[in-house]
Amino acid sequence: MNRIDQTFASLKQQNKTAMMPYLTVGDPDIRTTVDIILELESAGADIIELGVPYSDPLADGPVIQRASERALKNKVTIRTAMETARLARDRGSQLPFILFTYYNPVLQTGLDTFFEEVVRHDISGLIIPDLPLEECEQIRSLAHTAGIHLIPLVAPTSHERIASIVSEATGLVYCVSSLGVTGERTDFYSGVDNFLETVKRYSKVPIVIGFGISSQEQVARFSKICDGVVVGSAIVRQVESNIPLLEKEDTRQQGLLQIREFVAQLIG
Ligand SMILES: O=P(O)(O)OC[C@@H](O)[C@@H](O)c1c[nH]c2ccccc12
Repeated sequence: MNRIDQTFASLKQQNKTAMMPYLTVGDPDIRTTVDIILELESAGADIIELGVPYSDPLADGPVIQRASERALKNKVTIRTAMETARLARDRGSQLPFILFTYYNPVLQTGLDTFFEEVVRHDISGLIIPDLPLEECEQIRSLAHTAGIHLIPLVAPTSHERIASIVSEATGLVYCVSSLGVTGERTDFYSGVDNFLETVKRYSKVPIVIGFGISSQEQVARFSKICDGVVVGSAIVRQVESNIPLLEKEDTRQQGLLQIREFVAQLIG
């Protein structure tokens, strides 16, 4: 059982939904990302998605694009992202980490080296939104051998492919709430509830939802159907707006507290 499985098993016993923040690693710097991880853990977050900054984040809206640009200025690579997970672990974090990366940085690293690094840095899950279908089998098998979950994304437009995507899933299934790119939303794809019920029907593993979620009401709404809720842009925006506080030692704690309180109120 990997950390993700253990977390969902424990949350199920408590009848709780996982709060899953997404952070762009190295935004505004590695030290702050580690501090934020520990703050969010103590605020009640259950799993952290660590985003590897990328120069061409096709599936990302402006908030995460800006975060990627800031992190790339710090020369954050896929390896630094994994090292960040290790730094948080060394500081006592018990949370499962999901590495979120586009496919190119994985290929650049080399598949065997990449999966060795994933294991060495105690990463529990992997999301690659632009993983080509024909490479899926190979990556899934390498992930399985490494004892980590390759987490599939399923979208409302997946229709008849939902069954095949979901049936292969281990760990969890990531349901994309709406079409388009990441970013806070006031409303979602009209058929989102039916879509989630369909995924739930086919899935043997927990299902989580992401894209657009930015308020406690939205978290509460989707917690009724899903086993976890991912919040990215809204939290990344909190990081962005607190950078002036975070970059000065005497106001750093205040900045971290603002981000923590935002996530704590999402959990409710
Ligand atoms: O930012 P949002 O709208 O809260 O959505 C989560 C999202 O950030 C995170 O899961 C993610 C970041 N980039 C992605 C690209 C594809 C799918 C998912 C993602």
